[in-house]
Amino acid sequence: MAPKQLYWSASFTHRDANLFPEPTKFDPSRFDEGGDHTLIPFSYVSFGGGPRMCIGKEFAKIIILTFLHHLVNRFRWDLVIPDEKVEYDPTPIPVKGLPVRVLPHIPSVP
Ligand code: HEM
Repeated sequence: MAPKQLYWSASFTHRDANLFPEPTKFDPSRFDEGGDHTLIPFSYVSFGGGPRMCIGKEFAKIIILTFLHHLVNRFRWDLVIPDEKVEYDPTPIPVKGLPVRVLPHIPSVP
């Protein structure tokens, strides 16, 4: 008899409406600490969990936060293909590589 295999995917857990109501809605408040939303342990697992959890988690979050801060404040950016298809293998991969058009903000006149 062939051995049974169990396959688990973080991205499917993250889109489980039992864990995250309206999972595709952009709602950063769902991660607020002390609010109405209490995250169930091991439900948000982008960096894994337990003793082998990603050692670069906090470093990666600071780098991403800094990058997004500059991208949002200094540039205007548009998706080149707004309705680009995303495939899951098992992580989400935009089929065309998610090209964006980045333009500097026009400086405001004092
Ligand atoms: C967005 C960025 C990142 C994501 C999503 C990510 C995600 C992950 C995940 C899912 C694991 C496996 C955890 C587990 O098995 O439970 C892992 C392990 C690991 N990550 Fe990251 N990671 C990121 C950035 C980084 C950075 C910047 C570093 C180093 C500077 C790093 C170093 C490591 C190492 C060394 C492990 C192996 C830990 C071990 O096996 O004990 N990662 N990461």
